[in-house]
Amino acid sequence: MTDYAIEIEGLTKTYAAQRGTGPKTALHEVDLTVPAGSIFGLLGPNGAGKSTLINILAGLVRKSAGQVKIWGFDQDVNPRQSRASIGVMPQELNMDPFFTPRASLDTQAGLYGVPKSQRRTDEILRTIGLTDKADAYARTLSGGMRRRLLLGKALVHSPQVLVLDEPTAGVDIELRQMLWQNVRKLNAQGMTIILTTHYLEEAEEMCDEIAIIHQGRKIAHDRTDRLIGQLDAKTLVIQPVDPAPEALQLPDGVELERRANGTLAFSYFRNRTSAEQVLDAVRAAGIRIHDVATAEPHLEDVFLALTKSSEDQAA
Ligand SMILES: Nc1ncnc2c1ncn2[C@@H]1O[C@H](COP(=O)(O)OP(=O)(O)OP(=O)(O)O)[C@@H](O)[C@H]1O
Repeated sequence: MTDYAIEIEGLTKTYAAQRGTGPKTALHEVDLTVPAGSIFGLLGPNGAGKSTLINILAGLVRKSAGQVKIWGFDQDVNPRQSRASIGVMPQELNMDPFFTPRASLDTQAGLYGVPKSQRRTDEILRTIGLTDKADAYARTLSGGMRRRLLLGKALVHSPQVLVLDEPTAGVDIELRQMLWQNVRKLNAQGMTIILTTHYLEEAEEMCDEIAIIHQGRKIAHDRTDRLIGQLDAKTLVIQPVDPAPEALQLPDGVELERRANGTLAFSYFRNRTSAEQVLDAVRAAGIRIHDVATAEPHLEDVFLALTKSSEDQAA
């Protein structure tokens, strides 16, 4: 057992120049550790370098510099063991239309050198809910079933680390729930899960830790709750008894949004202003309070704040 499922140091990838474009550095000296047994989110805007990082982990793209260890195995020193420790569910749905799910899983297990006696084809078919489609041609499977088959293929060699690249992009709610149920179950059995997603709410709900990559650099990495706690922003929503007056004297740095339902949303930073000061200002304006609620920032706010400040620094 290792403390870290993944250890990355100084990882750099520069794609060679292509016709019309110069070389492109997609990852700049990224250091990253993923705790064993965690569900880990890798987030970033389009083109940030997430797929490049995942493809390097999967052994599909060659790094330009740096060190990558998977389950303690250095990719350069123990390529076979490091590859055997990881399973990747890719984004694309390409698959051989004349293969059945059973044949796909068997072939994949063969590619990983899993002996016939140790194959878990039926168990995996059950896990991904494709038992009754086991012998149907892949071309007759729905998009959702194909995705589940891709998950199954990533599991044939019982990897310690499972990587899911945008597993829920464009899938319906039912399939999304099924995928997350599977992910939680595999994680409860001890598998480390790394996922990329564009749905920040999903990352917030699923992930123990999150790293944010922007323009090829890691700009944040922390426990999900701490990452959200980093933002000091707070919103106090007040429902007045009577319609609020136009003029309101507010402490510096407090912003007021008048919402369509008549509520007043005051946004402020806790290190500058207290809730008491906001409430005092409300009472001073003669507003009688019917109800009060507070709202904490979401991952989306953190994400926007961090990617924006990293752009400002780069400018
Ligand atoms: N094979 C390649 N050759 C040249 N440049 C590439 C290649 N693959 C990716 N890039 C470039 O590297 C950068 C990072 O791309 P990457 O696909 O890793 O980002 P991403 O974070 O996965 O984005 P998305 O969320 O859109 O999938 C982009 O600028 C992309 O254009």
